[in-house]
Amino acid sequence: MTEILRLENVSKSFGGNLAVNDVSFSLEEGEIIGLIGPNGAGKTTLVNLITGVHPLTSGKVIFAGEDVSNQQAYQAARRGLARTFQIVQPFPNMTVLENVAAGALFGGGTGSVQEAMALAHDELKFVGLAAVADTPASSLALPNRKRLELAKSLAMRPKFLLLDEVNAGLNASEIDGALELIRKIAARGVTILIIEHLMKVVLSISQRILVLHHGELIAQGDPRTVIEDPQVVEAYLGSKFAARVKAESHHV
Ligand SMILES: Nc1ncnc2c1ncn2[C@@H]1O[C@H](COP(=O)(O)OP(=O)(O)OP(=O)(O)O)[C@@H](O)[C@H]1O
Repeated sequence: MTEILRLENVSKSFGGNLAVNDVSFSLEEGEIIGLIGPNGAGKTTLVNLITGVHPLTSGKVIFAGEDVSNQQAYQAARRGLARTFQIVQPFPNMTVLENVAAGALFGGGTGSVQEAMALAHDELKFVGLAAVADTPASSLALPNRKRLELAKSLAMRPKFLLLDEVNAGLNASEIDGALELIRKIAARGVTILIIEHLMKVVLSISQRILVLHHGELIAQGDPRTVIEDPQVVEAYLGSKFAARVKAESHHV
C-alpha cells in the first residue's frame, strides 16, 4: 500500500476558536475513508485545510510525498486534490459535456479544448450521463447533477477526492447508485474521503472511519471497531442509536 496523504499535528483556530485541534492521520491510495462527527466538529474545516482553502495555524499536510501545507486552492486542484461541494452548482447555460470539459481545462487536467472535450466525454460515460451530454446542465434533476459534479471532479484527474454530503437529498435507490459509482472511482486508484451524516451509508462504504469531536480526532479504525468505541458512542452516536446501527450494519 502506498501512502497518499498524511496530516501531522494539524490545527486551525479562528480567533479563539480551535476548530481543528492537533489532528494526525495517514491515508493510502485507493482507500475509501469516512469522516464523521457532530455538527461543528471541524469536518469541513479539515477538508478546507487539506485543499488549501484555509491556511493551517500549525502542523503539516503531506500529499504524495510533498509538503503542501502552504498551498493555495488552485494548486491543490492541479496536484490532484479534488473536491465536491454540499451544494451542486453547475454552469446552468452550458451543456453537461461543456461543464465537464470546463472542469478538465480549469483543473489543469488537459491542454487543449479538444482534449478536454474527449476527456469529458469519457468521464460522462463513466458516471452514466453519456445520454444527456448535449442537454443543458440546468435540465438535470438532483441525482444527475451530483453525477455531473463527480464527472467534473474526475475530469481533473484527481488522485484524491473529497466528497461532502454527496448523498444528501437522494432516495435509497439513488444512494445505492451513488455508492456503486464511488466504489468504481476508488477502484481506479483514487483515494476517497467522504463526509456523510447517514451512518448506514458511511458504514457500508468506508474501509476506515475517522471521528472528529470538538476539532479532535477521537477515534479511527474499521467501521465496526469505531461504532463500538465508547468515546464515539458518547460524543456522537448515543447508546440507543449505536445499538441500532450495529444491528442494522449486519444487514448492510
Ligand atoms: N471561516 C470561519 N470563520 C470562523 N469560524 C469558523 C469558520 N469556519 C468554521 N468555523 C468554526 O469552526 C468550527 C468547526 O466548523 P466546521 O464547519 O468545520 O464543522 P463541521 O463538522 O463541518 O460541521 P457541519 O457538520 O455542521 O458541517 C465551528 O465552531 C465553526 O463555527
